[in-house]
Amino acid sequence: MLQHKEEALTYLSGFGNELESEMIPGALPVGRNSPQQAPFGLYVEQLSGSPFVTPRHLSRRSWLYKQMPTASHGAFVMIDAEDFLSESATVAEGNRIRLQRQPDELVPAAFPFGVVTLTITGSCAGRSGGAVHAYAISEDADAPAFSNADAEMLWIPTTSKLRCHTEFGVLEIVPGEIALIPRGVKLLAQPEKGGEARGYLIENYGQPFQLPDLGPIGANGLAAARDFLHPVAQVHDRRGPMRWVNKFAGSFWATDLAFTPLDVVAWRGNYLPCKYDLSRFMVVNTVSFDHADPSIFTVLTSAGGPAGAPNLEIAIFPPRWQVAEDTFRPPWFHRNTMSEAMGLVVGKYEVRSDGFQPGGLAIHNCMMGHGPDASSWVAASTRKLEPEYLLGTMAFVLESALPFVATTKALESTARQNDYHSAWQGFQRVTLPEKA
Ligand SMILES: O=C(O)Cc1cc(O)ccc1O
Ligand SMILES: [Fe+2]
Repeated sequence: MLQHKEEALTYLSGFGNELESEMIPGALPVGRNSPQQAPFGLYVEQLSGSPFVTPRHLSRRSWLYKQMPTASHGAFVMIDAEDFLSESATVAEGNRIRLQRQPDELVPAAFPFGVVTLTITGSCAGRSGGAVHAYAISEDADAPAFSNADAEMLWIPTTSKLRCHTEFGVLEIVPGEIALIPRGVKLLAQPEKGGEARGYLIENYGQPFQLPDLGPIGANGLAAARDFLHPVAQVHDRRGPMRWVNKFAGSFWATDLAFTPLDVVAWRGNYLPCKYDLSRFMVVNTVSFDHADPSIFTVLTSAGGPAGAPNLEIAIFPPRWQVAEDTFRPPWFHRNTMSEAMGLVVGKYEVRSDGFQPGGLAIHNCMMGHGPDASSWVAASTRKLEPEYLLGTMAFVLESALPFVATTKALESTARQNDYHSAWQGFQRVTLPEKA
């Protein structure tokens, strides 16, 4: 089972809610956003996450009350973030690809270093699709603040706690939890003291992730809005200068500030970072027969793919009861018009006997055949079907309307399984009955 250790941090709940928080009582103006003089002389700044005229239910913006305006900075200088990429130099592989674990070549460093991009789908410049990165963040007292103008960031830790001091306050996540940082929100991402934080970082270049519609499931189920937790206002306590790195149009730009940019004393709005404990996901599944489509496991969806398809969608495969009768219970063999990138947080994935460890990545692009490997198929086709609990596992699939293109670093990694196709060897061709 996933360990969930909650520290004494305060959070505000409710996905998409209009929330407010003040570190000092009285810091939020009452009844207006931008009074002639804000409390304590704070600088007032709007952070817009959607175009101004967006329909109300999709409109996202927050008001920040800051010690310094974001605009007050010197020139940015372009820096090299090495393997943190927004474009792949390779063409889309015609083969299924698997990294068995995080790339061995990944060197822990202060974020946004310590990142190796594994695959990119769509286009950063075109605001579609996203990227999957592996991160390994080491402790560094001089770690910079970071913001991402290119993407919303979804953090999925696999090893150790990650502390995100965002402009809106502090979020801490452990394996089994995820954090969502909206486009443009500054943060300092750090491991625990003396630790090293590892996991997946997903960039969403397109429209913000939303909770999926529930259709016939009704008004409740899957990921509940109440379980998404937002931080409370907290100015970062780093004294003295701090570097701020902004990712913009695929490049990294650094500027040195005299003070921390994580200086929001109060905020209100609905454009906010949040975290979610995946064990809170209410699993809905068959209680009769057949393996249901994985859309029942959708946690978050981003609209705006071609021809009505989602742009990106993330589904999880959590611990759950399996009760289907006369059914091949694991995922069937399939080919999908959506492209799939799979990761593993903890344990094993039910249809890959081995070779897929936490931190690894499997890419099954549009229409590429996949499903159970040979030994999983034999086991699941012959086992006695009793109600059973699938324990100690948490995998995810990121689906994209566009193919996932692996990076050179991923393709050349020693963590890559070059004969991944062999997972589906060993099947016997079906012999048909002789014609009468
Ligand atoms: O490929 C995978 O393992 C992910 C997946 C799981 C499932 O239950 C049904 C379809 C699917 O793509
Ligand atoms: Fe699949």
